[in-house]
Amino acid sequence: MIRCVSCGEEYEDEEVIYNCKKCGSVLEVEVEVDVPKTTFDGRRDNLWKYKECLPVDASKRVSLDEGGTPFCKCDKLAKELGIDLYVKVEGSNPTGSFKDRGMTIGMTKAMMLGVDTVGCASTGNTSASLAAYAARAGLRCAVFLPAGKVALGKLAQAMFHGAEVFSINGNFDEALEAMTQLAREKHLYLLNSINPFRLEGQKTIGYEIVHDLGWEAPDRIILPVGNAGNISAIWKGVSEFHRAGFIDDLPMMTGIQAEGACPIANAFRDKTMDMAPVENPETIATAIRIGAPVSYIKALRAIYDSNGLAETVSDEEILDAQKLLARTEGIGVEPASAASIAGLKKLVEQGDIDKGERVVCVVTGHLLKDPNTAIDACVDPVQVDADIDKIKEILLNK
Ligand SMILES: N[C@@H](CCOP(=O)(O)O)C(=O)O
Repeated sequence: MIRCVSCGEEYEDEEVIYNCKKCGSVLEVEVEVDVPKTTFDGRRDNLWKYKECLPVDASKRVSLDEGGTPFCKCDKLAKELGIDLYVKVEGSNPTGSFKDRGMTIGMTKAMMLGVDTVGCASTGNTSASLAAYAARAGLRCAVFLPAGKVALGKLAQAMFHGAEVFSINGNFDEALEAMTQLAREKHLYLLNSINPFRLEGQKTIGYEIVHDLGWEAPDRIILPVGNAGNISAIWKGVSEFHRAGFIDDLPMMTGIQAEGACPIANAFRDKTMDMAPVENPETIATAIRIGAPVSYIKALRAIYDSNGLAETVSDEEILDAQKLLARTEGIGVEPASAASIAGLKKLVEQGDIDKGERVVCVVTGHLLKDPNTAIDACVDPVQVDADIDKIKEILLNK
């Protein structure tokens, strides 16, 4: 059953629908977990190990073995910050971002519905993932990207997997509006996170975090917020396992946005559910360069209901955090992902995070998604002849 999160109107799972027909709000798929947690024992470590909790037919899955991503204890950073820190590395998914979790469920649903074309608007990662899963499923795929604002690695992926790529003269929000119109007219099946089945895949990040912690919730989960589907999805996942009795507590959901694209942090600051879109979003973290997140209602609810927080970080703080994580803990992430680390640092410094808290930062995409930003942040390699004396002279005299 699909349910409107605002008015509660219900729809059949088979209905292709993106917004409530009664009130226009966003939708979610109703799932009650009714298996014991031992059901998941001994299974292959991908997200399909939770297949009883996923609202699609697992025997028809379109999968690239997504999920089961690294959960790294980060003691050096933790010591510096005076907390207990884990990083959930979503860049280790097949196309290098958490979107693959959503796409395996979304694409499986597309096959169950018998559609022939799928589409999305994207700041990059969604399109890379959709293109790969569409190729695997053998479906036609169209993607709309904001012209000149997509990191090189992501653009290469979308094109190389054979998507029909449109460079839209406009920002992501405008591209999504156009793509959604096509989907409403039934020209294609929309696989952005407004599709509630996409988020059913992403909720497994929440499942894995509490499972990895030995069926305990962390005090806090911190993640970047762009179109706002992921924070809602992770909250849905941990809430489902809480209702099932697998965990006793719930984490405080904490969303981080870039200063130039922060409609949710603004709404949180004003303690309101009424989000005012940001007209011209801008940030180096292109993955979260979004002014009108479609899942803002779900995201703000997750934050308020969990007693969580929303905060902003500057581009400079993002780039510093990206380097810090790479050089202190060896974890390479794209700029948007580093927003969670930058936000953690800022919240600790402000005293909003208590000493000793157990925090999980979700880092959403791999470093190589945005190679240009990574290279620009480094000094040029040392140019030298293949002459051992010359090499020694430089290397040993430092
Ligand atoms: N950062 C996203 C923006 C679209 O988000 P979605 O979760 O609604 O698909 C991207 O990678 O395109």
